[in-house]
Amino acid sequence: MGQLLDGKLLAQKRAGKLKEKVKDLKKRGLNPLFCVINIGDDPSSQLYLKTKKKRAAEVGIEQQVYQLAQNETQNNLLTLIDRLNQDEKVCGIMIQLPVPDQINLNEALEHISPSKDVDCLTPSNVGRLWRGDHFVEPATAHGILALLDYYQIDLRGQNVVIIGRSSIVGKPLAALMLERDATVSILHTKTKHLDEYTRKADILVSAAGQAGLITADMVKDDAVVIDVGINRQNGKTIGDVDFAGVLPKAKYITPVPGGIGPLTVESLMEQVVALTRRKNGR
Ligand SMILES: Nc1nc(=O)c2c([nH]1)NC[C@@H]1CN(c3ccc(C(=O)N[C@@H](CCC(=O)O)C(=O)O)cc3)C=[N+]21
Repeated sequence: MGQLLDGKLLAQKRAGKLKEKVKDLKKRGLNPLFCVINIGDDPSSQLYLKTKKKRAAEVGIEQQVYQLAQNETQNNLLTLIDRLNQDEKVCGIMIQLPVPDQINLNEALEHISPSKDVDCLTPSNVGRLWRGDHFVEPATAHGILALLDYYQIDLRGQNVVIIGRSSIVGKPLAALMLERDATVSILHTKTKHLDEYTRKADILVSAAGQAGLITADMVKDDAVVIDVGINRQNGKTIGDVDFAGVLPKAKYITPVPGGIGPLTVESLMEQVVALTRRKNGR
């Protein structure tokens, strides 16, 4: 029977420590100010923004949301980014994803100052990540590694299979896990016979965003199963993994909700604090 990897609990513990760090920073007159740019009216984005604001406040971080219209121009977005880059008080900048079609996301991301890039999505920070010196770490990947470390799950030599090649989850997670000496495969929508890979996985990470994708027959006995999927079904949030089916087979498994989600938000706050310290040479 699988043991739960309790992301929510770890997020709370880490938040407690982070709160102390923020207190320390504030004593020295350093105030971590986190700016989120949200473009348009995606309903799940609104929800995430609320969650983030609450978590930020709990650890003493101020989060400002810059709400732009659904039909906002690229130019106005770039102007806003420039302004936040230049503002001494701003420690971290993040563009909430997804963005509307008229927005050129890569161009916008390239505009963010790497020293304020909370999500680790600017080209230089992505390059640093793959080179192994981390200015900042992408929140979800950072959270997953923190969870594996907490439960003393070693990555060295392990077969890791990641489903999903997004720039916010799959790719950066592969970089961080490679560095921990895992053997990493990235699977995606065009992969033939997913199960031929997943059945060999010591650690299986699903970030596909497809409910019910991972069934028990695809999972090796005693595998570690990390569910990064967030899918809405009948008003409930569920992951990519058929939890009830996979639980008896896995050694460890993350629930949804209460797994990687809360850790992602907490890690994001850790990145804001890291950028605030570095900005001030500490
Ligand atoms: N630039 C950018 N960076 C991101 O990291 C980013 C983003 N854009 N856009 C959207 C996704 C999604 N995401 C989540 C954060 C927290 C929960 C979370 O807290 N989930 C809770 C609650 C779930 C529920 O009950 O609905 C849980 O899993 O327990 C989920 C998903 C960050 N994202």
